[in-house]
Amino acid sequence: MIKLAITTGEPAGIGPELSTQLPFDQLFQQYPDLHLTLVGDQSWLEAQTNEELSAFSDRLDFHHIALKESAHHGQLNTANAQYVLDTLTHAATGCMNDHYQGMVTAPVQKSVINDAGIPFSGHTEFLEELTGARKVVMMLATEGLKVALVTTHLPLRNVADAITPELLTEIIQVTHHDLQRYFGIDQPHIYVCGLNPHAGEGGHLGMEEITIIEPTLNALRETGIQLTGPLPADTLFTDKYLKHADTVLAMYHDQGLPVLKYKGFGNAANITLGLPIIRTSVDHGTALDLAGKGLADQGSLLTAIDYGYKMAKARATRRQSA
Ligand SMILES: NC(=O)C1=CN([C@@H]2O[C@H](COP(=O)(O)OP(=O)(O)OC[C@H]3O[C@@H](n4cnc5c(N)ncnc54)[C@H](O)[C@@H]3O)[C@@H](O)[C@H]2O)C=CC1
Ligand SMILES: NCC(=O)COP(=O)(O)O
Repeated sequence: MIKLAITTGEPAGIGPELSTQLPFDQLFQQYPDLHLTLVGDQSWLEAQTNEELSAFSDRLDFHHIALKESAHHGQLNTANAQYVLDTLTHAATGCMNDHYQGMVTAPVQKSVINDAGIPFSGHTEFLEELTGARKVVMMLATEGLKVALVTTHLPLRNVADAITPELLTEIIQVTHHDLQRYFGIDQPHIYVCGLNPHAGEGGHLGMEEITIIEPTLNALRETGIQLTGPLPADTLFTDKYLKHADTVLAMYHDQGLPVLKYKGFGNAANITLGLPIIRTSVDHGTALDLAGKGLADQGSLLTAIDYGYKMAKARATRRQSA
């Protein structure tokens, strides 16, 4: 059995309805050995669907964690911030104990967790710390395009200073390793964006390409990793390059993700590479404007489940043949 935990996310957002209104019949036919556990407040979750979920009890269950205060669609409440983190901790520790083979996360509202006085940048950083991972990489994937990021949830003002040879080396090594490990790509070819316009224009529009990015890529090429770049980001995202790229490495969040979302919003998943566990997620946020209205699109959650399931299968196969 491949057991995936779905953390149902911010209770005031669209996560609870997306998780409980999944086409379970179809999912369990498509993945005959899939088991799902919905992690969150069971009463609030059951109230989001008209379907009798107990009909799927051999393949679907709940791990109940009680809300601290009642939830209301579209209304954030700092009292429930710790509840959200508790759902993540349950799923991640369950994965580390092999109770689950992976976790799929519905969106959380980062601001309300911080408003509650708990510093929180995102699942990516939270899970890096919780699992003791050395370095994780945020990668979003849709049909025909994968984009990994060197920096994640960082104010733009701090991005250039964060890009060091050490960070870039670790990010590329993790990306290379996990493209092999989970996606079966023997020799991944990674296309790397520059940081500055025109990749620095020979040093006239910024020096980071010359002082940091090029020497780091050269050193990594010596170790056998296939790298192209740094290329100007505005032309890297064209078919001429993309048809050869197993993934694009962008220097910061809004350099890479708008392109990915333009191509695949609603059919993309966010995958955390470098963790000792499997974690995939939706490509969207809490959409408080849609919560409780039955208008939220299921596509990305289904894509995240698909990636999570296939990654877990790949790992199981690898373990069996080891
Ligand atoms: N994986 C996660 O936990 C993520 C969490 N967030 C968080 O979500 C919160 C809100 O972020 P926003 O930037 O407003 O992004 P958002 O994705 O929540 O909303 C952006 C726009 O997309 C629409 N939208 C989002 N998901 C949709 C769906 N499934 N179907 C149809 N329309 C959908 C919304 O209605 C809105 O118009 C923030 O706190 C952000 O940090 C954002 C991205 C990922
Ligand atoms: N844009 C993706 C995003 O912000 C999700 O972050 P995380 O919560 O998966 O770390």
